[in-house]
Amino acid sequence: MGSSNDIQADSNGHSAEVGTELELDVTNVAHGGIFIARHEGRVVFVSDTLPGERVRARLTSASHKSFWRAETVEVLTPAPERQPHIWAAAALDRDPVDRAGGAEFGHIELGFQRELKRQVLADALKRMAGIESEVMVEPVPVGPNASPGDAADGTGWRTRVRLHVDEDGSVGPYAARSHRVIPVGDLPLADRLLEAAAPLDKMFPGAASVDIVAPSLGTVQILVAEQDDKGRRRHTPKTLIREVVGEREFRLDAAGFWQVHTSAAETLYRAVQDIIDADAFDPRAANLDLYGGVGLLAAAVGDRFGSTVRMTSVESDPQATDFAAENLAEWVGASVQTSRVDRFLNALVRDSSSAEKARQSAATVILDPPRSGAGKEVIDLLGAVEPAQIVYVACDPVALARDIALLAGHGYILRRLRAFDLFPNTHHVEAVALLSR
Ligand SMILES: C[S@@+](CC[C@H](N)C(=O)[O-])C[C@H]1O[C@@H](n2cnc3c(N)ncnc32)[C@H](O)[C@@H]1O
Repeated sequence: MGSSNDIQADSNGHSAEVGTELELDVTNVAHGGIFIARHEGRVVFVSDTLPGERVRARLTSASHKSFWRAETVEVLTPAPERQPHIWAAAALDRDPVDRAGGAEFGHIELGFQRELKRQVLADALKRMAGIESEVMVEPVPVGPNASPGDAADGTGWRTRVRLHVDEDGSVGPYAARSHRVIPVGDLPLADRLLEAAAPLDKMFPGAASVDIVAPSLGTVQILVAEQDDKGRRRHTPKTLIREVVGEREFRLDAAGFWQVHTSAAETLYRAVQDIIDADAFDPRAANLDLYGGVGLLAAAVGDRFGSTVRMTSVESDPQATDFAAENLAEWVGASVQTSRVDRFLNALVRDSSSAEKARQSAATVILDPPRSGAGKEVIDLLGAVEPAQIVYVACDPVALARDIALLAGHGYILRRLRAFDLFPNTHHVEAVALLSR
């Protein structure tokens, strides 16, 4: 018997208990790697399936009035795009509580995964911003360490993997939708050098996590994070690594942010260079690289428009801004600021002279926020800065669509949009958008 929270009765007297099995027809994809079915009119979000399937699914949550959640137990009628899961540890023949997380589209043919990601992005833009988009999700190449077949099945691309640590010290990914550590024998999404170096059979008693990082130059790094006395992850000691993009080398801490797919940094560097409207670009304007990390996208702008271009890269992690200062050192017009973006923009809006305001309104702003997006406060501040163009690099389609709708309130129109499959076999998708007035 579930707890009282687990049982829900609606106004029609329909009720359900967690653990109940239902037969469901799956009709659509939703954001977040789950799919939509209906049971007696109520939406049920189902995992491990795809549109066009009939499945037997077990309810995992029935406490919400308007929707329930379920996980697939058995596929009764498979969709034509279903394939054997690329990772045995995440496959349907495992009990749902023992299925490894992080590859929630691995049972779907790669081309159709991209179609589903396109639908999620197009649907979010339509629903949240009223925009009809014909965006495609473009494939990207895998890196030099890939095995034959990796490009075809979307494996061998992940250059950063975090393994979690169980109470007894054994390591593994979390199970899907839980914090249960699952021991695994392989990591098919990982870069092949990373996978070979991963200490999957070693014990790390007392550790909080084990990060494995495969930089494009040098050897694979294994970073063991200890726990503090409250069980929180401690920072790992600084470990310098180097990443190469085109002709450029970036220095950074192995534990710091870097784009994850073997081709992601190069793809975004080129996409940002390509999408900027050169006619609207003013090298003397107060150009900004917001959420700048170690300077990847600022460098993309400098390398396209020349080293005298004025640009400030803003990032909250002081270690990342130290590296950004080094990485952009030969670029005379570049500067870096350690600050939260909202605080930086607040000061800009409050303190700028009228001459500086004119330089801001001629600016190109690169915006590459974390998964939650820029949000209303930052978008409203940007609206007050009134830059000439905004290049928005987004790893969450719904946050992007919300922020595009907010920017529309400040007169910005979506001019171009590209999307890239930088996370094959997961539901994630990266997009690069150009907005101007
Ligand atoms: C998606 S990453 C992009 C980094 C960089 N543009 C790149 O491509 O390598 C987002 C970055 O924003 C930083 N960040 C997160 N929240 C922030 C905030 N409120 N203000 C400034 N930076 C922030 C993170 O530390 C991270 O480096």
